[in-house]
Amino acid sequence: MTSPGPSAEAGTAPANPSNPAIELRGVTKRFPSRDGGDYTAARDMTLTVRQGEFVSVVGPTGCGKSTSLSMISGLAPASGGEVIVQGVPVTGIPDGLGYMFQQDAVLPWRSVLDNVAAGPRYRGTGKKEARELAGEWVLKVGLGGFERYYPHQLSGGMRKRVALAQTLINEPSILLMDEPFSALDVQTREHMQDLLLDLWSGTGAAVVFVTHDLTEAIALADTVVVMTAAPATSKNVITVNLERPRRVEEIRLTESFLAVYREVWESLRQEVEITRARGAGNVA
Ligand SMILES: Nc1ncnc2c1ncn2[C@@H]1O[C@H](COP(=O)(O)OP(=O)(O)OP(=O)(O)O)[C@@H](O)[C@H]1O
Repeated sequence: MTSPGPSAEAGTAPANPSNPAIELRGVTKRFPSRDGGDYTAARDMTLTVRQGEFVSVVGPTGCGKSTSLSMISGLAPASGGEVIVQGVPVTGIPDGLGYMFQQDAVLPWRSVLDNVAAGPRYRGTGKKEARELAGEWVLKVGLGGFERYYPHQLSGGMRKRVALAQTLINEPSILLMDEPFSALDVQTREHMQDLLLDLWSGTGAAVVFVTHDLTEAIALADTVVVMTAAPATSKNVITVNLERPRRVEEIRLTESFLAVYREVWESLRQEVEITRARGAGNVA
């Protein structure tokens, strides 16, 4: 995990339940291109995420998924349109934001316990109290007994557990996840998905989870947003009517799951084909 900076770890956002957690209204993002012009990464994008909703975002490679998260996080200001988090236009990193990337931000020179305690410590919690809290989170992510280990002594899956604890200890009300489990093997990934669902359940946090893995997208989410080929815009919003609690390994074999999978893939396929025809990649 990482967050865009320690200030993104504050977990005290005053969530007004009548506001959507996240809204993108007609958002555009342009970057300077190498030829001195502009490259449009997102165009007229609309997205609404309710408090407590888990939204997965899928789209062809390079379409602008990460850029969308960057705009929500305030790291990359939108070039046009409105980005609103908990009723407030985004002008910097919103309070209560947690951010988890594919590459974690576990610090190699800190023990598991101290890595997890970092967020509370940064926010001024005393060392003893932060470590006690971190100890609880280490247990919650299944790393009891590894508190004094250093990251190089852990497997990739264990490091990911540390990263998850590092993020969730801050009790984010908005959780942005950018392909957080994609480097893991399939079995470890499914464990992490189940763990994430267990820990997220009941927190009320709004999650935006970017992934290329449609099974992961559907298994986790209440809603899957399919994005177009670049520049990204929301093409389809598909509701996942699958009961919770879920076990990823089991749910992905059910007929209802497969029906959603077909719907998502049908929507995505055309965008992937456009992207491939442009020679931008082979990833769905
Ligand atoms: N800071 C930046 N400056 C210039 N161009 C950028 C910047 N960030 C992103 N882009 C461009 O915007 C486009 C969208 O990138 P983005 O990373 O959002 O896509 P993505 O859908 O997340 O990609 P992937 O599926 O491969 O992870 C890409 O062409 C990328 O090169």
